[in-house]
Amino acid sequence: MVNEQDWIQEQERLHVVTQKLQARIAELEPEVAGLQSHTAEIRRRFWEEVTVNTSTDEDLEETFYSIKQQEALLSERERSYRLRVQQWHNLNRLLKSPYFGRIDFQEDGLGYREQIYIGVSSFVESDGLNFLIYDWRTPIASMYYDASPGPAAYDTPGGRITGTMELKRQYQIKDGQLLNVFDTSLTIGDQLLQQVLGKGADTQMKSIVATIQKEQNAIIRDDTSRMLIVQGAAGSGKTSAALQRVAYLLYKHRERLKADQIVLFSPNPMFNSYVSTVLPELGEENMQQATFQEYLEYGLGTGLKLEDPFDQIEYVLTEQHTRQYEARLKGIAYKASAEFLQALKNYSVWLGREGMCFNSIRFRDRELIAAKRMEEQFYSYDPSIRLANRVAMLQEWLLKELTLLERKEREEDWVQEELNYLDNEQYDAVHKELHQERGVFDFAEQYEQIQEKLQNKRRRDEGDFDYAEREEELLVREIVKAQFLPLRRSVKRMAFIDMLGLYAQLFGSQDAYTRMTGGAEVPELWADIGEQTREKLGRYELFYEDATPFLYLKELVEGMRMNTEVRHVFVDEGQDYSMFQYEFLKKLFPHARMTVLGDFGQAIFTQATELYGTNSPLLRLYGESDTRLIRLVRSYRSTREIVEFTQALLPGGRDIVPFDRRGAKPLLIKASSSGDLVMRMAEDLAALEAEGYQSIAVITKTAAESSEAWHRLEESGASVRLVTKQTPTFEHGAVVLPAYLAKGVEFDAVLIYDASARVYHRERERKLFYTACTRAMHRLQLYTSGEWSPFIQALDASLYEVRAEGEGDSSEVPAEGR
Ligand SMILES: Nc1ncnc2c1ncn2[C@@H]1O[C@H](COP(=O)(O)OP(=O)(O)OP(=O)(O)O)[C@@H](O)[C@H]1O
Repeated sequence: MVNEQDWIQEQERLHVVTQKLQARIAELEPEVAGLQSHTAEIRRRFWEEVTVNTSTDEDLEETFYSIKQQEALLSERERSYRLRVQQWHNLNRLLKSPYFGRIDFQEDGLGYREQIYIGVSSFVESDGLNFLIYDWRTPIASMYYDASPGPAAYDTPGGRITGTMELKRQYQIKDGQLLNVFDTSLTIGDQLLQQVLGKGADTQMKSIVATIQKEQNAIIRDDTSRMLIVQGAAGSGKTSAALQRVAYLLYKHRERLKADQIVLFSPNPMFNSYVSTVLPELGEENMQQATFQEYLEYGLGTGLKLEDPFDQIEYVLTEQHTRQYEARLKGIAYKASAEFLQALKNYSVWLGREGMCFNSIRFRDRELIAAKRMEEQFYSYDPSIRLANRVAMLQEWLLKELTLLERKEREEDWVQEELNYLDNEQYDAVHKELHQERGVFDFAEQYEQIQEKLQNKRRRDEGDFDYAEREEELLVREIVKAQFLPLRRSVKRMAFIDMLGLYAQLFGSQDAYTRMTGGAEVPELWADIGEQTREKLGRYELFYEDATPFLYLKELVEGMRMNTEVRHVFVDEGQDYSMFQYEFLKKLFPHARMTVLGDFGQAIFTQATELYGTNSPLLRLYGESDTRLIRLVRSYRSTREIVEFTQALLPGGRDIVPFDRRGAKPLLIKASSSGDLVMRMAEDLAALEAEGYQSIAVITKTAAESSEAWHRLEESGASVRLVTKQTPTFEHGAVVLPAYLAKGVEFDAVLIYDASARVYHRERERKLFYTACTRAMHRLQLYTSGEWSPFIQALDASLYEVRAEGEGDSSEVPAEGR
């Protein structure tokens, strides 16, 4: 805390700034309301203000410019209205908490010391010169996050400014009231951070703008790397930094970057709602958010049933060790690899020469255009033309063929039969059309007559308008056209390409695969992998691991649908994406920079990618010189005791540095039976709630285990909600969910439903177990009614407390842990 005199001065300044904010809000209010009605008025009177005259070319031109002018005026007014409204919202936001930091800076060569107060947006005196508050994203404010009192510097577009930071101060202001003022010598002082981190978990993520740490600031303000990779321990603030980075980029490039040019790939749909309030809280619009699965579904269309990553992980976690299982795992690993991607590229080259698969176009049980004919046509094109371009040429050809066939089809018997069965509505429609046609015909007739008189010539001998004949002809045309429409549509959708066949063709014999893919090697158990894949495709289904390769092949054949608008792609939980998926994202967003955030310690999916270190294949995606790696090692989420426990679960976990917030040691609870376990857990849930913890998660390994836990807890009187992959949002209270759905989020207290050796023993389950335990902020409790998981047995007994059967808490070591 500061001394009394400083406190009084700060109180006074807050008072002054608050008054100025209020005055500006009052000033803006009528303007905001007035501008809105003015803009609405312009829109209403749009056509009154323009003179529409199309008599001559000059008049037409004048009308055109008059409309353009009116449009420009309207959009200028609307822009200015939007700006004012945004300003008004920002001022109201500031009113509650105008600033959170201050630095005093003496710039070299200048004779005075400037006080720089920092808040979520800027506030300038009416003269436009005196900054009462600086936006946290301004260049000068970067010193607040990066430097300590002493020599300091910041970069501006005009060059580097150096000087001395003479003071660094932090404020807590709530609802306009000054609660605390701290002077800090280090970067962002621990006191405020302690207070922020001591609070309870929320159903929505919070902005960390007031306490951004130096290493996080580097992530937020990086504006040069094509690829920014952040490897950070659980709870090290990766997601928080990513969202602040979005806000920073939107501010820095506000003239040319819009929120919808930024895409964030999230681990699951619930996560979308979890992070959705951070940017609006900072006065910015949300970026686009999607899960990769949503993207795949969009790209693949409706014809195929797609497995999701959660079903894949359920399979990996629950199935037994059979040959089938091993083959599937080998398949997952191979299909996620860069080698497979190269194999598919080579395959597309091979398809340029032979092997394309087409679907015949069938109509009323007849083959209209046979696949064989398409193949001949396709390979008759110049082979030097790209595959996708030749496909487009074939598409054109097919549409023309269909036009010819449609004409021919009008002679077929079935058309006459259909004609007899037409209902009144169809007749009416044709009548109407004929009347219109008749109108045109009559007009043409008159015209011809005049021409005849003028030129004193007999006109061509044309028959009268034969009404009945024309009617039938039109009807026939309509009938056939309607039936051909779906054929045309499917050609436009490229349904004539047998994508399933093309993909399945790959999974034949080893020799054939090697030949088609320019010599690619097959993984072990290839025959089984092939059989599984083909069998699944035969049911019009795709394994999750096949979805991206399938889509990639589709794009190679049909032409890549790129998104050239997007400028920034963020991938959260980036360790769970395969290299294949990264290559795909790079192609999909050719004009975007990429920010990947992840933690290899939490790599729970089989297709995981190492993000950090010289082995990371991700370094090569854009090339090392365009890639920057940042590592976050401080963990903010959990208490020191929980971090010490969880880091010991990972082989390389020693590098994680806990933030010094103290709490109870993780508690191991051994029950005498599974019934006893559920009873104790229900009691503990009630006790934790009574202690004031609002968000509590019972975390299980699988969805099936979640559902079982939920039923049993409900039976024993606990009030808990079951979270499944369909649950759209988080809510306060106690929930039961599988570990993979808890990714990226946090809870006040976490109860591991069954930490026994039966459930967590395979090495690949270690990271899942770690991920589950690292969701806890304040309390972590683990339960078993059997033998403890070997991951716990290997821990040093000083890292936890134990509560044995029928006992209260103690620090006794479990039998297996001694
Ligand atoms: N600089 C900070 N100031 C205050 N709180 C912070 C800061 N950095 C992180 N936190 C808090 O730490 C918690 C974890 O942050 P976040 O979820 O961003 O971490 P993460 O690295 O994405 O975690 P995980 O990998 O486990 O999903 C959040 O409650 C967040 O508010």
